[in-house]
Amino acid sequence: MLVTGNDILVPARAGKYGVGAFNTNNMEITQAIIHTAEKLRSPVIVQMSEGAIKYGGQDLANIVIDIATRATVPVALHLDHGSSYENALKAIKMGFTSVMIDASHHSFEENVRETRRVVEAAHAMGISVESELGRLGGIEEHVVVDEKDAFLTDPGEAVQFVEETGTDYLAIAIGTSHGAYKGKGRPYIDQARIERIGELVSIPLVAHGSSGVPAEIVGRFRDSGGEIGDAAGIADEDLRLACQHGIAKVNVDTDLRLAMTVGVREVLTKNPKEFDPRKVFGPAREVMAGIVEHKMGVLGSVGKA
Ligand SMILES: O=C(COP(=O)(O)O)N(O)CCCOP(=O)(O)O
Ligand SMILES: [Zn+2]
Repeated sequence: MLVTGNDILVPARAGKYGVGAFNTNNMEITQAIIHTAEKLRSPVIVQMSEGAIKYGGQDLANIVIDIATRATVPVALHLDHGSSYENALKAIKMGFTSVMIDASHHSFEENVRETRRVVEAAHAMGISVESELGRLGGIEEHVVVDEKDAFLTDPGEAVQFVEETGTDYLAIAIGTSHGAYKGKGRPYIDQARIERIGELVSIPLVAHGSSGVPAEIVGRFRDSGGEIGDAAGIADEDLRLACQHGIAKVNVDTDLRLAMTVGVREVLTKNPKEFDPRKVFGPAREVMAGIVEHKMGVLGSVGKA
């Protein structure tokens, strides 16, 4: 059933488990996410960035809304990295049940002002809101932050920000970053900072940049002709621990991108004569479903629906 982000994340924070917030850009990704959630009896958040909305528009949103509405587990449709009040309201008009206003690149005061505007408007329509304090590194289309500007979330500021904005959940900068290159070896995640913020702030916390970039998928990506550098993601154990300390929404996009591309590449390299899209995107959907299943197991949301 289609629900708000709060309907999913408030119980997750209280139950000390995480819920995957998986980005979608087409039907197969959406099916892999929601059908796996139903199989595992897990709540789930399907999210579309502004880039995804530009790519798939209301057509894609309607596919998500239709599958989510018919789903037998709670599903929220979330606007990821909304860049303005106007875009947040547009997403709500499109049928989104949760929106992010990402004003983290502005001053603290401006971020509070912009976030509070969205909270007031969204709450008047029964929609829940994510905001961000602190800045991630990493590069994703439309979400590019120069490493040197990346800064981590101050626990005291987080308390003040939540009080002054009324945000429902808060994305915090904890050392993770978007994309496949999160650092050398075992990428850094500031567990002490998460724990401190979790002690002071009772609303659900959000971890962006949480893909694990699993070595198995990276190996298959290379073996099927893909080119990727020294890729590394967040360790499963680090995510488990983060969810014990207040992280309730866990953003995953890169892992699904890699999984889909591996599925497509493997079919096309093994069967050069293949041109039936169902035989190309069907296996890709299966590889993505495996990623979703693994993540839900790591976060502890299996059986929570
Ligand atoms: O936190 C994440 C993804 O983290 P990940 O890269 O570790 O999967 N996100 O919010 C996904 C951002 C995707 O933006 P775009 O569609 O513009 O490229
Ligand atoms: Zn993000």
